[in-house]
Amino acid sequence: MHANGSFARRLRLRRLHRHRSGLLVVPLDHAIGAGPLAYRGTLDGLLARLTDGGADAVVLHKGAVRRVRPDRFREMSLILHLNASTGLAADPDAKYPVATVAEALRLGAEAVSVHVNVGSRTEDRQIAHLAATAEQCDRWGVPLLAMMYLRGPGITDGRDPDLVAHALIVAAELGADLVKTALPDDPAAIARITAACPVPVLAAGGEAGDGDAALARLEAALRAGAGGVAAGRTVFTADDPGAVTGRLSDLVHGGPRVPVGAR
Ligand SMILES: O=C(CO)COP(=O)(O)O
Ligand SMILES: N[C@@H](CC=O)C(=O)O
Repeated sequence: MHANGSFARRLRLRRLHRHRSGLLVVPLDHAIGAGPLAYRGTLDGLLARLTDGGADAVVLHKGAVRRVRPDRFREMSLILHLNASTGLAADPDAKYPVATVAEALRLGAEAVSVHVNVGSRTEDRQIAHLAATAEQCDRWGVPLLAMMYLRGPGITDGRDPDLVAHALIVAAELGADLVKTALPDDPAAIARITAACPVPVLAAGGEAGDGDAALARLEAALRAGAGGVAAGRTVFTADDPGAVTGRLSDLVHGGPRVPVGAR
């Protein structure tokens, strides 16, 4: 955790790490890119399952915040996502800003996140947006999660260990407190990547539908040095998102959960 950040930033990071261990984040920012998310029931109901399961935080876009009850955030933090693109765009890898740190604070968010496609045609603008966001985060004491992905015309393997390590250090150099990425499968490569990154690395969940295999992969990533998990589709496409969250919580937070009401 940041040793020399402002009091506000350290306070918010401490609240995020409420389990005093790794972080379990559930990103729910997919709809702008891919269309309506496929889960049962309402967004508010899904958040209830996630908080019962032990998630530390969810990532939402600003409009989605209107459809959930503040009660959902008694035991879970809100991370506001600040950029987007649609899969229908001429260049779906070109992320652009859709919200600001000030909006995140007005909405009660604990942290913000920015997605950067390293290797894309508009990498320069996306990295500049990450850097500008880091400046705003410093100003207001807000933790910054950088979602760093290798996507673009020259990228043939988005999980190439050297490329992943490079993308992560870009985020850390510019002031991210946490990074999320798609890690390779090889534990030795994950160990090198996480050792080379000065901030905690959250392992992304990846494609929907591989259930137990996804959990085994995420467990291996944690053993190899990941500081937590940021799993979206693995969780919200499951038949029982609360149960998957609970299993992930056991992996990330180490051991069976204490029921929320008993804490
Ligand atoms: O980047 C993502 C969400 O922000 C993708 O997350 P998942 O791969 O876990 O669905
Ligand atoms: N952060 C992701 C959203 C879901 O996949 C992206 O923008 O691609």
